[in-house]
Amino acid sequence: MTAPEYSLRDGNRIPAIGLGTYGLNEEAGVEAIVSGIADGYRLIDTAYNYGNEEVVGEAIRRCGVDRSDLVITTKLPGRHHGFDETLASLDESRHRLGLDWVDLYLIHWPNPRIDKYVDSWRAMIRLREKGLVRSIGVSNFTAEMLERLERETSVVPVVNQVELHPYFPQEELRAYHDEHEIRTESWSPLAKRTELLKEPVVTAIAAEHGVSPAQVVLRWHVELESVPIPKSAHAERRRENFDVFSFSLSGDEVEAISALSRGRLSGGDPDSHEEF
Ligand SMILES: NC(=O)C1=CN([C@@H]2O[C@H](COP(=O)(O)OP(=O)(O)OC[C@H]3O[C@@H](n4cnc5c(N)ncnc54)[C@H](OP(=O)(O)O)[C@@H]3O)[C@@H](O)[C@H]2O)C=CC1
Ligand SMILES: O=C(O)C(=O)[C@@H](O)[C@H](O)C(=O)CO
Repeated sequence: MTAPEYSLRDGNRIPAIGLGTYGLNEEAGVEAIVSGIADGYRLIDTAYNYGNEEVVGEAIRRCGVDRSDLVITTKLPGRHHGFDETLASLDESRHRLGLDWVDLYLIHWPNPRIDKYVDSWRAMIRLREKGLVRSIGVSNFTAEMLERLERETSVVPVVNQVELHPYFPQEELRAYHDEHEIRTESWSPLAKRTELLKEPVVTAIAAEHGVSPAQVVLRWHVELESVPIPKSAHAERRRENFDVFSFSLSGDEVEAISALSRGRLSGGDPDSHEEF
């Protein structure tokens, strides 16, 4: 079984859950991704900076699922911001992935101090026009940065992938995304397995539904209509994480989980973080 999908503002489609791959490396990483795809994941999230684009590419070749049924995301690193640098960086990523095209290409971090993300965005528009990427989006952008892209290029990202979990529900940014038809993606959706999965409100709702705490948290993302991309190196957990479409949470349950809000996990403020 595969996951339900959303339409993006450019007409392409994105599954309602994806597989994070940060830390999935070497042969074990290939096998983890192949097994994730066999279990239904179709959206795979990597980045130039994860150093595992070859691993993802090998998994794509081995998995036996049609390339056109997969949604492969990679991301532009901070040190490649700039128009020409962005074009060259995507070539490198495609080469390592072994792909003619990337489905979703994101600017990984805005790196506002060097202030070149608009130049990179113009290059991404060009890459989409050339058919080398199907959809273009960003990651870790604030509403002000999204406004600027629209003001200066008239092209709105289809996705903004941001830190999002019950400790950091991002209400304001999600409202901005909804107004501008930008799909939210949640990174570290399980809050990197911190104490979140032991929070009494999460464990009580899990017991009520007969599911695991991780499933409650991932279903919370689905109720918010944000696309979570949990990572697990373990097959059982990947299957558990994917299995969140046969139950739902009430509005009160969603609110109770959102009340865990307390802020970012650590660092990672888009206004100051400078990504390599
Ligand atoms: N755009 C960006 O700036 C960023 C993007 N990302 C993307 O988001 C993905 C996910 O984020 P990540 O930071 O990995 O954090 P997650 O919130 O996905 O948590 C991953 C951790 O949770 C554990 N885990 C996974 N499933 C379960 C489960 N069912 N029960 C208990 N523990 C579980 C994993 O352990 P184990 O593997 O041992 O199972 C791992 O330690 C990344 O892989 C990456 O693709 C992440 C950070 C920033
Ligand atoms: O994993 C990513 O996509 C990142 O951007 C990392 O920098 C992430 O923030 C992290 O976990 C750094 O340890």
